[in-house]
Amino acid sequence: MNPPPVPLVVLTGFLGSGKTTLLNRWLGQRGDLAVVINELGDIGIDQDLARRVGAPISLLAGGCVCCAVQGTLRTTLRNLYMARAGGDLPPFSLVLLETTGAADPFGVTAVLEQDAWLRKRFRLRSVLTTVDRVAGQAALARHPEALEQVTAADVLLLTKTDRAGGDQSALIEQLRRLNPRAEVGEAASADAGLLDRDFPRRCRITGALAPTGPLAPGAALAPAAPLSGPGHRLHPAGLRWRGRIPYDRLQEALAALRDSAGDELVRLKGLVAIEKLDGPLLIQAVTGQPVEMAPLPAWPDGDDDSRLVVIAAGDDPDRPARWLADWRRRLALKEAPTCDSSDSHGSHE
Ligand SMILES: Nc1nc2c(ncn2[C@@H]2O[C@H](COP(=O)(O)OP(=O)(O)OP(=O)(O)O)[C@@H](O)[C@H]2O)c(=O)[nH]1
Repeated sequence: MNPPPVPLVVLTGFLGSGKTTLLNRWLGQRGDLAVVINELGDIGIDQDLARRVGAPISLLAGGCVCCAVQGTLRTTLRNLYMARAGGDLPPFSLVLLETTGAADPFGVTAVLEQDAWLRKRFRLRSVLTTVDRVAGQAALARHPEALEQVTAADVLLLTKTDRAGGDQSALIEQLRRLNPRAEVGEAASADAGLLDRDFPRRCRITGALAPTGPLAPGAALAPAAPLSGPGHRLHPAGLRWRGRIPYDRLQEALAALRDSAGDELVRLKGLVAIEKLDGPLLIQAVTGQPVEMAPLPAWPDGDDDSRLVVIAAGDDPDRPARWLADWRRRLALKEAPTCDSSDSHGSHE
């Protein structure tokens, strides 16, 4: 008899809405997870930020699991399953898949439904969607990806409740209209036990879940067509470089980037070598929110190339690469080799 299928939980939510932060908290609470992290750009940073607790972590970089790297997701899940069956990995009881912040979760669930081999071995247990309580309404008004993530959810988890001031009931009402079936809760009080709850599955019915009553100010209608592949209007670019930079020059470069990019810069994250710091400085920004910086004690996996990922919204896919070209010029950076050669991982001068 075949062993029971491994439950799979999809953790989704718009760019910068708090998926990795929540994932890290859950990784600290239970040791029976295998984690798959999907990143939009070629340079992965989230897997470096995921808490090192011995859980197997696989990175799917270079596009969304809902479209560009669907095939890689299949292979990754197969490899995880075979490694577990063969005793090469601890017997994890659940796969937690963190999508990119631009993913259409229905594209992910389709992979499981359409692949006969995977269907027998994995069972989609739930779709959990983080919603930024500060920036959630703006994201829903501007980005169809955010709407897809909300309509696909079994549970909507509000993040950044510590930051949100004023009356937030409009966001909650909007979420209930967009997806009346989903439970709404606060991420801060959701512990890892949520991953064990099963929810009845349903088919994608775009439009049927769209709001039926009047829309909240600034709200947008659910898109009429599935979002996938070329439909994305979120474009990533990444840069790796060698050498330390002074902290004040980093701040100048960040200010210049944010000034020139404006609201089109939806997400920025990086690990940067700074003069007089042993470990990297982690920098993160989300549209309309202050830049967060935190020194990390050490470089993840000994890879001490500085790296920066930016994600732009809009019709021009080359715009983020131009921002990074400007960043490189402004800081007179020496670009690191893009291949994974061992001599690119030496220490900084
Ligand atoms: N104040 C506050 N900040 C938070 C909270 N959750 C996340 N953040 C911050 O929001 C930023 C984005 O958080 P992440 O957890 O990386 O978001 P994400 O959804 O994984 O981001 P992407 O993978 O890039 O889409 C980081 O600077 C976090 O420190 C929260 O509950 N409160």
